Amino acid sequence: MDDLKLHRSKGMIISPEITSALPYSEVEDITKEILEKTHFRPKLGIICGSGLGGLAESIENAEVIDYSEITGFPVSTVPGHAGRLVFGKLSGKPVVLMQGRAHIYEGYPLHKITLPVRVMKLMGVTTLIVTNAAGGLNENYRVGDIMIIKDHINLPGFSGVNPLVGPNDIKFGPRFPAMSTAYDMGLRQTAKRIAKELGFSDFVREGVYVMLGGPSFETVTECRMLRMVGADATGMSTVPEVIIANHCGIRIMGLSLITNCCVMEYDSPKVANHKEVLETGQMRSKDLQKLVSTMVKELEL
Ligand SMILES: O=P(O)(O)O[C@H]1O[C@H](CO)[C@@H](O)[C@H]1O
Ligand code: HPA
Repeated sequence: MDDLKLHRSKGMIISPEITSALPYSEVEDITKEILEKTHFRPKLGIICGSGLGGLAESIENAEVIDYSEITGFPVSTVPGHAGRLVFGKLSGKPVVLMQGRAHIYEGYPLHKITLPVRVMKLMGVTTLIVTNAAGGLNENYRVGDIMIIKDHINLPGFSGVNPLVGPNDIKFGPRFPAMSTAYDMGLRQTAKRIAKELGFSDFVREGVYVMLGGPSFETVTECRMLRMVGADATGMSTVPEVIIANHCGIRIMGLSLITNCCVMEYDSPKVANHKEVLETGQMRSKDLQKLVSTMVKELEL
């Protein structure tokens, strides 16, 4: 008996939020709908964070579909997130790239935010490169640093906010997926070696990403607390996508661009703002493109 039937047979009340997570067959239909619009059959997926959509510039023979044209896809409402699915070739390999994502603070439920990842899985994607803009908590980080994510803290998850809440469909993955190896070690090693070869070592780091719900930026005390528990950078995305990707067996690499340094001192006149986030994205855009495209050239998919 599948999880949903089991829930019902026990007379459990399932909230509309939980039941509205799309069943496998509907994710299959959406995947089919998209694949009818492109001849590309990508094994690599890329998600672009705030201001990082420039990664799409490296894609050859691009075929573009607006999220608004795809059944069930969340439409991006935040500046710096174009809201387009881009198919094409990167370093000779077929890819699907999300130019922008959706976030909890836009009002979307987690299953909708992460639907594109399940669609990627059914398209045949085996590796996902997920990027974001993040505030630096680590005192050694500078604006413009690129952080290879080695682990995350799912802070919303501490209160039960997890994209896997609800009946589990084993066709996607197990009820209790491990997360301790979510960020593939081999991919991280390759990224570090390539960063060295490209002369990027001065600004490429490795660290821990913590997700908060947003949209308000963190207070000074929140930043201090997050640093104390081992986080190097903070943002409002990525973790739900990584949980869903890892659940269905996709290999993951995460990159955070440190777009601002978090305010760690009380009464500092500095404040975080989205304009600075987008400007830093512009500044480091070419280096990020170079790092990702060089990596993709080497990837066995
Ligand atoms: O995580 P991405 O989508 O890169 O965006 C980051 O930038 C926005 C804040 O400036 C927030 O949405 C934060 O999560
Ligand atoms: N905090 C949270 N999210 C962010 C930040 C930040 O400082 N910078 C970019 N995204």
